[in-house]
Amino acid sequence: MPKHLALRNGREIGIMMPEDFAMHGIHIVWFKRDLRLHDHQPLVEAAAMGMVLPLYVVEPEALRQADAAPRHWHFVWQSLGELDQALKELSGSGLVLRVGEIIPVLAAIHRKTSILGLWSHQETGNAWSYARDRSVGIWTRKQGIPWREYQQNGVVRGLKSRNGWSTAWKKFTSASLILSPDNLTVAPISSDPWPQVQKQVQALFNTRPDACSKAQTGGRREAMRLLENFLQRRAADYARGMSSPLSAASVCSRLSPHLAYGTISVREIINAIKNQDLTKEKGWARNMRAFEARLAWRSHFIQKLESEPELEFRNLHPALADQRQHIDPILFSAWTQGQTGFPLVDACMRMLHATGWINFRMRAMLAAFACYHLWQPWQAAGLHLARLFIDYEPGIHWSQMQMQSGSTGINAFRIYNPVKQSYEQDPSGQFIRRWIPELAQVPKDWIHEPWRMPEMIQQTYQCRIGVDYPLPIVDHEKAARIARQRLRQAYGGPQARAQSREILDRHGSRKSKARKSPSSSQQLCLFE
Ligand SMILES: Cc1cc2nc3c(=O)[nH]c(=O)nc-3n(C[C@H](O)[C@H](O)[C@H](O)COP(=O)(O)OP(=O)(O)OC[C@H]3O[C@@H](n4cnc5c(N)ncnc54)[C@H](O)[C@@H]3O)c2cc1C
Repeated sequence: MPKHLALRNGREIGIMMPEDFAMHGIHIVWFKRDLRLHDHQPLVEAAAMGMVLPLYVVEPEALRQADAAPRHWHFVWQSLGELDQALKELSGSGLVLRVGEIIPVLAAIHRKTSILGLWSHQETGNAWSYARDRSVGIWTRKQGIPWREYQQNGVVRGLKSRNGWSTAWKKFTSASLILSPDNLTVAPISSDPWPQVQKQVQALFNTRPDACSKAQTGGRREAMRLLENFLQRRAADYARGMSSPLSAASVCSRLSPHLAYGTISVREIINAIKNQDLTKEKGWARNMRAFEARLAWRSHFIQKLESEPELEFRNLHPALADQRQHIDPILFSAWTQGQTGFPLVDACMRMLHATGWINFRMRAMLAAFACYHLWQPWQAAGLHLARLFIDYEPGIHWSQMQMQSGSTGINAFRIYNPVKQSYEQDPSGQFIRRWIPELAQVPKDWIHEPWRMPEMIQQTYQCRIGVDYPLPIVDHEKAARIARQRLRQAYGGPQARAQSREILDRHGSRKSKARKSPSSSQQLCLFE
């Protein structure tokens, strides 16, 4: 198999005739968050077995989940387009799109032709995709269809202990890359028409407007372009420039949505780092180490959700479980709309609305402001951010939301001072002015605390505080003080400390365990 050969792009490829297809059955490669042909083990393994159906299923239930957003789909759609093109170049046939829930879609294909195997990468997704995968497991077992799932992030399914995790991750990410198959025999099964799929998705999202006018572009080409120009020049200022929202957008790799949807694999990036000449300029080795460390954190955080899927909803540590349960509609809405009266917080939120990306420190500040200063539930704040981040990756996202809201019991509490951050990260106010047009005329001396502007100056610069731009919705120093007291009270006792130790054993990086103990008062060192 296959018996017939043809020439395509100067290469000999196998052609299945309809009679072969009916006789032998097919292997489905189920693309999910791995929209590439390179370093794609399920594809290569399936291709070696026989006729392949490259399938992407647009699942309406997935798009109805509270964490789904049109901007995610937009990125996926562009990436699917390139994947389709790449498949056509490889095999002459493109990607098969189907709209529907996965089991009925697979069942319909199975009725027409025998599915001999289902091949995919393991996914560590939200609660919905976790339940979906369990149902697929049950269905494939019942049908006698082997479902082979492969690691793609160095995340270990069914992990018993965190000991040795880091060594296993290094081994996984430094292994040789898996080349895309030389040829692929694609089953002659037609796709749902692409324009119709797009229309159906748009209809599903009809009620959720999403103004992301400056979204990152999806697709493998863009991922490779970003990696290349990051490793050629942009990374030179990585460690120094990653914290400020002024510089971060250009000095960070911006690969996060590509990693989230798998247009590039983490192993491809680690490989590219290894090929770097670390002496090529001063500081380059340090920048590469910082970058590689973050790629390891990525998997470290995804591993937490893989091992404990409930952390999407439930506090890792029970100490604060009965607090922050209700949303204050006024405070919450001000935060979501970038109308808190704290210029840096609002500028970050508005940038997120418009672009779908912001750097790590500003994400942490936004989360901390919602969960400490405004004392809002991290779950609600997290959902809002998940819909805004194009790179929404459930494992990183929910672990970070727990961490930045003080819900893990194993991390230092970081109550970012929004005014201090503003002076430090955007000294001249350039970033704030860019995203808050109401403050565009306000000079440097007042931009970080515009509520201090005397009335006459407000008139001069045409910005009346409380009218054109809001007064601060909380007294930030007082709010931080109250949050600190609550944290001390909740985590202070011996029982809470014992629970922290147990969580650290389950989820903590072994390095941090050696460095600090959760029982030390260091945990209550509260950030500025
Ligand atoms: C509350 C909160 C929520 C977050 N949610 C997400 C999310 O949904 N998806 C997401 O990809 N990142 C998330 N992050 C982590 C981080 O902010 C982004 O990964 C980073 O800003 C992406 O930009 P970049 O690709 O240019 O990063 P770079 O600095 O170039 O880093 C390279 C890659 O490393 C990983 N990475 C970087 N920083 C971290 C980190 N602190 N923790 C884990 N992985 C990291 C990402 O995959 C990133 O693409 C979140 C952080 C916070 C504080």
